[in-house]
Amino acid sequence: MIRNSINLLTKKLISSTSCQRTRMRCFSSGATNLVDVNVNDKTGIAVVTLNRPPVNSLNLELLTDLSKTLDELESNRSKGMILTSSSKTVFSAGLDILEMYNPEPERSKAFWTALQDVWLKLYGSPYPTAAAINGHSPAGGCLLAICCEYRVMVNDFTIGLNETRLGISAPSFFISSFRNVLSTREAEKALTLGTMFSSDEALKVGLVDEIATDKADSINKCENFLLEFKKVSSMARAFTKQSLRKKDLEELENNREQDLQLFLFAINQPIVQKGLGAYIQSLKKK
Ligand SMILES: CCCCC/C=C\CCC/C=C/CC(=O)SCCNC(=O)CCNC(=O)[C@H](O)C(C)(C)COP(=O)(O)OP(=O)(O)OC[C@H]1O[C@@H](n2cnc3c(N)ncnc32)[C@H](O)[C@@H]1OP(=O)(O)O
Repeated sequence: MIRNSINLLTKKLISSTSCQRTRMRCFSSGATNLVDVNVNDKTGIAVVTLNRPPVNSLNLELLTDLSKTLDELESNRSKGMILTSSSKTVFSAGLDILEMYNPEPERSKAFWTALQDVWLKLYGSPYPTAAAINGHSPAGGCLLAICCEYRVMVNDFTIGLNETRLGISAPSFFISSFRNVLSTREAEKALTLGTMFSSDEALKVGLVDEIATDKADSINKCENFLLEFKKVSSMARAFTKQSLRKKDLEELENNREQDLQLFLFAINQPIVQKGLGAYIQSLKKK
């Protein structure tokens, strides 16, 4: 009995050794483990890592894991979250195009609903958020970054909402979160052109707040931003953020079904299916 308890304790110690070295608590978000979470015990800040190789494209399972993680952070009264990626070159390739190609009705509904959930939870989170953008971040990848309050981007990558380049318009909640970061003028120009910004261009236009030399530097800079809130009442902070974002959040909250139906209608158009098929082929031929 005692030996069993010691064995159990030893196993627990071994499995948590790597976390203890950096005073981190580790947990994963759920059954599919596509999101890793490391909470720094000293600061209370969680580093949330998207981990769906090769490019962190956002499919139903990844979105569901991320959504559960955001719930856990909120119920644990997180001190802050840094969103990053396990890939060396891609933060997130955006929505998984295979979720929209030859769609299966029930799955596409669940997929879009999960995306709406993630957006509402991340954009409206009571805890402070920052994105350590350690790779390319097109479309839905850029969406995750602009939901956060602060963005630090590693040099030599690209970011933007490039939907018009794919022959579609960015959905309305993509546009509202983009406009929360950029001036209406800059947002209109970038959205209509489908601009993908280099890190330097993104800094110049205000799409990112700082440039980093590598992933560790980007996480460090995000952490410094989040630590500034130690001096601020978390309730006053959360209320202020949510008041500023209230209109955008209510816009989707009050029109979720309509937004879903628009998505289902769009992806079921033969011309869109043809475009998606060609796009998938062009990615494969690269
Ligand atoms: C087009 C009409 C859409 C109609 C839908 C209508 C309305 C709905 C609303 C739509 C909203 C959409 C928002 C989105 O997020 S759409 C997704 C937009 N994303 C992109 O355009 C990015 C495409 N990917 C890339 O540009 C590159 O992959 C990269 C991110 C720069 C990384 O480059 P690299 O490291 O060289 O990797 P590869 O290109 O070789 O890719 C490896 C592997 O991954 C597959 N892949 C890449 N991106 C996606 C993706 N978004 N979804 C699914 N799969 C993706 C790629 O095909 C490779 O696969 P194989 O290894 O099998 O060849």
